[in-house]
Amino acid sequence: MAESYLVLDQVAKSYPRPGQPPLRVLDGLDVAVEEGALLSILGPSGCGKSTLLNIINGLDDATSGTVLLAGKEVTTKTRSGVKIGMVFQQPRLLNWRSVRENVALPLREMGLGTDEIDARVRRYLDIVGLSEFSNYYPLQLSGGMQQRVSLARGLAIEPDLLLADEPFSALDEISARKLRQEFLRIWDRTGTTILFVTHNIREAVFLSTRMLVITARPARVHLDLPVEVPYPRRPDDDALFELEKSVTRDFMRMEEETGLTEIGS
Ligand SMILES: Nc1ncnc2c1ncn2[C@@H]1O[C@H](COP(=O)(O)OP(=O)(O)OP(=O)(O)O)[C@@H](O)[C@H]1O
Repeated sequence: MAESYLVLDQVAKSYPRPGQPPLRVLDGLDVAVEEGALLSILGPSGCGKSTLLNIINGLDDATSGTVLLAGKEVTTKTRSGVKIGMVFQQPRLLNWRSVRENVALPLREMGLGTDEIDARVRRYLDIVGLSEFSNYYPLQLSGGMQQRVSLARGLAIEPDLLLADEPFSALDEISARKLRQEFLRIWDRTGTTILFVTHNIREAVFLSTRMLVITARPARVHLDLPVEVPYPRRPDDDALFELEKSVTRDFMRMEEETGLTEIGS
């Protein structure tokens, strides 16, 4: 079998708390992700999804266990050499810089030449449908448009691995649906491996090749499910709907077992 692209081996994380036992957030996660996958990670609020993305991105260390990316260990001190992009729930743009400059900034930090930067800014603003807004400033755009700029910025570095932390959850459903379609087209074109954190079961089913449902804190893998519906997918596809129902039922069972109230949407 081919070596997995991303391997989490017994990854655990606790945060120290003054005067109390440490807060156990991740409880020995074992996950192997194949290259090119679009893996959704679903779980209750506060279960440690962002913590997990930070550990994979080398921004935080696991308390125990290892993360291997393309065969190399990732910690805050050792990088795998894999180019990682991040897109967040909020656009996190610099309001005093134009759209074009927001997308160009990380490219400049990568040391790319001016021509390459210009070409990439044009290409990715075009992909997210914002070519005509490159000289605007973020506050002159709607929330959905700002999120598209943020997506263009994350994609323009042409990452090998994209970590997406609820990137569409603050958008209205129509904008989110358009962006999901766009997102799938980009994934299809680039073959980037994507980890996609979401609270939205329908979104996870629609987008992913595989879904990972994790439990409330301390997080363990509750369900690891391939989504074998071929692309391009239609949001109203019956097979997707059936899968959504079955995962929703599973979530409800998990909720009953653990007494959780903040699951899914
Ligand atoms: N740097 C930190 N120091 C201490 N505790 C932290 C830190 N970062 C996160 N936590 C705690 O770890 C738990 C998991 O947080 P995290 O943000 O990873 O969850 P999440 O699943 O992404 O949440 P949500 O779905 O609400 O975005 C929370 O209880 C949070 O308070």
